[in-house]
Amino acid sequence: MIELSSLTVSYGETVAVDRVDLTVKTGEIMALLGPSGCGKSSLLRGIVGLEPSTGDILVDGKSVQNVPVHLRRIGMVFQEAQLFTHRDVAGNIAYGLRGLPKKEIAARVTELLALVGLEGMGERSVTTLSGGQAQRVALARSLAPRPSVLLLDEPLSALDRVLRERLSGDLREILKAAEATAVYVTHDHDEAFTVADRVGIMDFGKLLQVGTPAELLARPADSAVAGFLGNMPLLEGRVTERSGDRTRLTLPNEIEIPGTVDTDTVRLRIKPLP
Ligand SMILES: Nc1ncnc2c1ncn2[C@@H]1O[C@H](COP(=O)(O)OP(=O)(O)OP(=O)(O)O)[C@@H](O)[C@H]1O
Repeated sequence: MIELSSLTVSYGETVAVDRVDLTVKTGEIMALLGPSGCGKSSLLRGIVGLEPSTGDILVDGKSVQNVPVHLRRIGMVFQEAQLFTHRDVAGNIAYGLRGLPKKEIAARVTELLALVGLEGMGERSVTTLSGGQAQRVALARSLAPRPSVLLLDEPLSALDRVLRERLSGDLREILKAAEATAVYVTHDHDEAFTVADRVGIMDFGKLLQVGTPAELLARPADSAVAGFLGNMPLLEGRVTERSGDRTRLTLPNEIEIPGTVDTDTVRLRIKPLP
């Protein structure tokens, strides 16, 4: 669990993160969503200790404000995988496990390769990996030492749209399987809603509202949140039948959608929110 109380990060006169209070429960994935420059990266950098901050940061109930970066038990995944090119895939994943018995390291690396879907690729040179594979390795490397909290700073934003959509679903499964407590920063609604259990909306350094995707869409706290989420209509379906991997729903007959439509028929893509 991670608890932030009145966390503030400033660069001289610029207040990048303004008295943020936030609790992320053990095993929960929290996405922070907001426009460029709203302070998302600064918040993560403050939590991990790469930027000085005021206020408090509790990890599993203990303050880490005066704990050095490498002892906070907080992992971080960045936009670019930033792998060590002189080490192979396994060597990268094992990086945070130095000092453990060799057998234990090998077992953990095998376990993580399977978790991120790269079985058997331990001996590959990281320079031969695709962007998506490299991010899987970066994720495995961060998860290896079993951090109490994992911070992810736009980990998919360097990838193309199709890959990003596919990987965001995989990422949720991987984080859930690892039972990770995670804070996931993005400016992409779809990604936030696919990956996270709850989403926090940030603007101008402030955390405006936190809720499940359905809560935020149904009851935005103010016009800033509503504006940022966009005018997305919410369809509430009632489950009437479950069979195998299909679910049958009854939907309301009439909904209103934003924009104008020139045709008599419209196709909508429907994806359930968590
Ligand atoms: N090293 C720095 N020195 C001075 N100001 C900074 C520094 N880093 C960020 N800022 C300022 O702090 C504010 C928040 O920036 P931050 O990078 O945290 O936002 P962000 O939401 O992560 O944006 P993006 O999605 O574009 O990375 C901005 O006004 C930015 O100009």
